Amino acid sequence: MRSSLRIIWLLQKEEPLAFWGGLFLAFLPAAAGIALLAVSGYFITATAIAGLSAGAIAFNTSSAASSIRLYASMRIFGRYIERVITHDATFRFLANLRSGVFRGLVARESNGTLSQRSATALSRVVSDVDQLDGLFLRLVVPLASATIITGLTLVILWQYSPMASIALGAVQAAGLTILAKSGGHRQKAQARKLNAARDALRVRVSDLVRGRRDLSVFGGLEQQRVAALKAVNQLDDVQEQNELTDMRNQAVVSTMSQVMVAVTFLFAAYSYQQGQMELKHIALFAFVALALPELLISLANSAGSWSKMSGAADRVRSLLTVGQDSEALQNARSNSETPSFEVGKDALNLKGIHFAYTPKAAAILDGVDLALPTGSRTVVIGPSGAGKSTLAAIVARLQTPQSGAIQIGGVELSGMAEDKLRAALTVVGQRTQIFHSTIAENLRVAREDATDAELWEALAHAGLKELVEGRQEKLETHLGEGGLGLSGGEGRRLALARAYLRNPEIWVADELTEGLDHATADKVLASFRAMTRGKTVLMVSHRASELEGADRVLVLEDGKLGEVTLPLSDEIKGRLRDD
Ligand SMILES: Nc1ncnc2c1ncn2[C@@H]1O[C@H](COP(=O)(O)OP(=O)(O)OP(=O)(O)O)[C@@H](O)[C@H]1O
Repeated sequence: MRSSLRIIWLLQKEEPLAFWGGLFLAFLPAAAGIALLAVSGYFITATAIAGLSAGAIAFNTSSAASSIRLYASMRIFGRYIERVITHDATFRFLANLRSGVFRGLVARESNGTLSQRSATALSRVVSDVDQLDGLFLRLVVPLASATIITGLTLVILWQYSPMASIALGAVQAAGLTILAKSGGHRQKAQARKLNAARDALRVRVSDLVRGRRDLSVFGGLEQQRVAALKAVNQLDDVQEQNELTDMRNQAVVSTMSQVMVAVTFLFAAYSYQQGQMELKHIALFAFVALALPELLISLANSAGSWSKMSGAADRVRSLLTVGQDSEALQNARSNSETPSFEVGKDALNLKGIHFAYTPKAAAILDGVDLALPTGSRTVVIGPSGAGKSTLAAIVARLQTPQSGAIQIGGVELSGMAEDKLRAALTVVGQRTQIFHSTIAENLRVAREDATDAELWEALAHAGLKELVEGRQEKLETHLGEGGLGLSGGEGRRLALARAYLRNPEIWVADELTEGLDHATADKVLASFRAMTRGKTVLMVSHRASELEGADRVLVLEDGKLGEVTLPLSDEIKGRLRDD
C-alpha cells in the first residue's frame, strides 16, 4: 500500500493539474448523480402530496424541475469532461512511469543486478506497468469520490434525519470495508499465484520457441509442449478464481444497495412517525440510498485488482528508485575529468579488486591488481569459470566490484561520465548484438553523425567492405533480427567496425573468436589487430592464436592474477586451444 501511495504521490508531483483537475471533475458528475436522484425523489413525492391534498399544499415545481435539468446536464457533461481529463492524466502518468521503469531496468541490467532472466524480468515489468495503469482511474478516482461524496451527502441528510443518515453511512461503510477486505490477504495470495502462473507460461513458451531446435534434436519438444499447456491450464484456473472474486464483489454491492434502501426507508419512516421528518423527505432518503452504492460499483469492479496493483507497485517502486539513483549518479558524474592517455603512464589501473556475484557466494576476484600501460597488449587466460569475463565486465563498468579502485586514463572509473567512459573504452566479444535494421544504422549505433565515407572506412578496417559492396543495397542492406543475413564471423566483424567508429583508446576483447572456425577466427583477429594498432588492449581468451603479439600474458586462477613468463611453457600451452 505504501508503494502505491508513493507512486500516486509521484503522479501528483509530475502532473498536479491533471491529477487534481481529474479528481475534482470526477467528483462533480458523481455528486450531480446523487443530487439528481435525491431531487427527483423529492419532486415525485412532493408533487404527489400536493396533488393528494387537492391544492391545500402548494408546491413550486419549476425550481425542482430546473434543479433536475441542472444536475442532469452536470452529470452528462461533467462525466464527459472528467473522462477526458482523467484519461489524459492516466496517459501522462503511464508515460512518466514507463520511462522511469525503463531507466531502472537499464540501470539494473547494466550494473548486473537484474536478478531474473531478462525475458522474465521484462515481461513481468510490462504486466506490472499495465496493472498500474488502473491506479489512478480504478483506485484513486473512485475511492476519493466515494469517500468525499458519501461524507458530504451524509452531512446534508443529517439536517433532515440524523438517525437515517447514520443508517445510510453505516451500510455504505460496511460495503467499503467488505470491498477493502476482499482486496486483502486472500487477494494478495491470488495475485502472487497469478504472477507465478503468468511467469511460468512466459518461461515455458519462450523456452519452447527459442529452444525449438535443441528440443527437436534431443526429443524434448513434446515434453515442453505439455509443460506449456499445463502452465496455460494453471493460468486459466487462477484467472477463473479472480473472476469469481470480481463477481462476488459486485454481488456484495448490489445486495448492499437493496439493504441500504430497506434500512434507510425504515429509519426514515421511523423518523417521520416520531415527527422528526416531513413525509416528502422520505423519498429523498430512499433515492439517495439507491444512488450511493453506485459510487461503490466502480470500486467493486477494481477491488479484485488492488492487491495485484499493490504487488506491482512494490516492484515498480524499487525500479523507479534504482532509475532515479542512476540518473542522480549520471548527473553527479557529468562533470568528471576527461581521461588522458600518455605513453609511459597507465591507461588502465586496477588495485585490490574484490568481487562476488552475491554476498554469500565465493569471491570471483579476490584482490586483483592490474596495470595496463598505454599502448600495451595484455591477454588474460584461465580455466573456464575463473572470472575472466567478469573482469572484463568490471573494467567496462558493467559490474561494480565490492571493493578496490579502478582508474582509466588517470580518472576514477566510478565517477567518470558515461560518455567519456564509452569514448575511452569499448568492449567487443562473443556476444554481438546486430539490430533489425540496415547496415548503416547498425554502425551508427556507435556514432550517430558518422558519414557514409566513415562507415565505409570502418567496414574496410573490419574486412567487410567487399561483402557490403557486393550487396545490392550496400549500406542500406537490411539485416534481420539477431544479425540474420550475416555469418557469425561477419557479425563479429560488423561489431568491430562499430567499435572502430568510436576509435577508443582502450579495447577490451572478451573471447573475440569464440565459436568461430579457425579460418574465420583468423580473419576476425587480423581485423582486430589492424584496428587496435598502437592502442591499449586487454584480451580475455582461451585460444592460443589470440595470444600472438601480446606483450604480457596473465593467468586468472582462484580469484588472483598471476604473470606468465613468455614464451609460454608447455603447461600453459596445454591449457589453451590451438585450433
Ligand atoms: N550473473 C551471474 N550471477 C552469478 N554468477 C555468475 C554470473 N555470471 C557468471 N557467474 C559465475 O561467475 C563465475 C565466473 O564467470 P565468468 O563468466 O566470469 O568466467 P570465465 O572465466 O569468463 O568463464 P569462461 O572462460 O567459461 O567464459 C562462474 O562460476 C559463473 O558461473
